[in-house]
Amino acid sequence: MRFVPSTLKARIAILVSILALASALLASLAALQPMRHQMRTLVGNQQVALLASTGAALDQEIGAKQVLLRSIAENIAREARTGPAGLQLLLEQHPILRDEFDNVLAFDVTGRTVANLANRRGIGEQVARNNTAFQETLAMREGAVSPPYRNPLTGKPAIMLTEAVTGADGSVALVLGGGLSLVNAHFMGHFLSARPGPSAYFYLIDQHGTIIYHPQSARILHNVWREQGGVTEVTRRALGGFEGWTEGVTKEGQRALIAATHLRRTGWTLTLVYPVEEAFAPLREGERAAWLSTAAITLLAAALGLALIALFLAPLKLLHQRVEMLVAGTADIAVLDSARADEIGGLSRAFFALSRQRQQAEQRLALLSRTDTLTGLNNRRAFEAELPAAIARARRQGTGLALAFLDVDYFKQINDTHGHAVGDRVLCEFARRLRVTVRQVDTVARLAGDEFVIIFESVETEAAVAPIMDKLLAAIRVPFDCGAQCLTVTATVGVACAAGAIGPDTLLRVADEALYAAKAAGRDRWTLRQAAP
Ligand SMILES: Nc1nc2c(ncn2[C@@H]2O[C@H](COP(=O)(O)OP(=O)(O)OP(=O)(O)O)[C@@H](O)[C@H]2O)c(=O)[nH]1
Repeated sequence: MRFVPSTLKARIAILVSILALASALLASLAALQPMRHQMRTLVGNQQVALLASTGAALDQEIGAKQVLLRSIAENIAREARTGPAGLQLLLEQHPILRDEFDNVLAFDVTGRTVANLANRRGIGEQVARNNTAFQETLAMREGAVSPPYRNPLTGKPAIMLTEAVTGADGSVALVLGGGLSLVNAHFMGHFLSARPGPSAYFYLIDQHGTIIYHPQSARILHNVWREQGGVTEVTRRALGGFEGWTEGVTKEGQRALIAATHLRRTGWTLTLVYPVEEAFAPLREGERAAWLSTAAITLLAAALGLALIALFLAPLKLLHQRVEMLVAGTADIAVLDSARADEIGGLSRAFFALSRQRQQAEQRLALLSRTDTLTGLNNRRAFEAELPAAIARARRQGTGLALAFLDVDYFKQINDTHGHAVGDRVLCEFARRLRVTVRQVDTVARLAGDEFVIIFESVETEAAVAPIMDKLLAAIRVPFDCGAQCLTVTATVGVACAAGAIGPDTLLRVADEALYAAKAAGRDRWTLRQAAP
């Protein structure tokens, strides 16, 4: 079923609400889209900056450890301590070594341990021969960083920093090795403290893809290329040299903001994984707040719009009420003559003009319905309305009134002799003479054919009536100019006088009787009868 609101106000209100909502939605989308992009870029760049500083700090830390190891190596070379006891003592005399390394060892050129800071019992064991860093230092006579390996003594993943101790002839006499456990918090402290969020994490892999550090410690020493499921797209790119941030999927299938950088000193790849949910949480919060404020503003705007619509349509409602009042007859059309300058004012004035036209037409019709079309005098209808009103006025004023009933003598003969048109002209002229002979206030009417009546207010005695009747009959006797010929016309009048209260029918009947009597007496005369209730 189709819902169509019945009122114009409801339709406009619904339309305005839909428009406000749609425009707010579009405006918000248009504003949020670039903002979302900028915010993501901002968050991504922030993570890159954080990663770069963490990488630099880690790089620096390895560098510092290398410097420390080198200074110890130089110390050994300077003091020419090559004997196991002297070396062990020297290492133990530097407590900083315990702070910076998990263990520091000295190896002879065969890889046999000649000093072991953490465990004297390990002295004499052959542990370094296969260590890549040991071999590199031996060959290059300079410090190196080993790939991650499993410590044969502790079984734990570790890396080793090595430094050459050169003898007087410049050849490598000993190799110092500083071991760092990869599950040791003091080496990875930077990673843990610098995390941008609780579910964010760093991981570190070497150039070959061997995992040096990962929060899932079981994955340390695994190679990402050979792990189950293979290498992720982002790691592949990072190992290929990519630095920066991107949005990708972790091995666990989680969408994350992933940033990668490379450590300058070791070439390792440091990666920051920051789950999208958490990384962009402030962005989502901001968007939620923006949507909420948009919704609030839209609601306010819609409410204001509705209030304004109600305000703007109020004059229309008023106009409707006024038209209904006019229909009910409880108001005058003047209420529609609005001074408003707007469309509603125009509509009201148009109604006013229409109503005025109708009123004037009604007035014309009313006048026509009360006028005798031939003579222009009042007709019988008007007379029948006017006589009771005149009687009532006379009663109110305590005066009497007279009613004259006139009949043209032998009018039928005029018609028959001169034609109906001449008869009409006689009637018109007769009426005119009656009109001009009596006072303005006296009511002259044609009842039918050649019968006329005149109501004389405040005239009640024969003395008052007589001069009027004489004057009337004299005026009628003046020959009528009817074009080709002049006609002598006379009239007979019956007058009824009433001094007090009288009924209109009685008054008319008495006047008719008086007329009858006058006719009987020979016409062209008047007779008066007093009417009594
Ligand atoms: N020309 C004309 N004649 C009319 C009109 N109305 C009525 N008549 C005629 O007026 C005549 C009136 O005749 P009667 O009532 O006999 O009156 P009368 O001839 O004057 O006779 P008395 O009244 O006895 O003198 C009739 O012949 C009507 O046809 C009208 O509007 N125009």
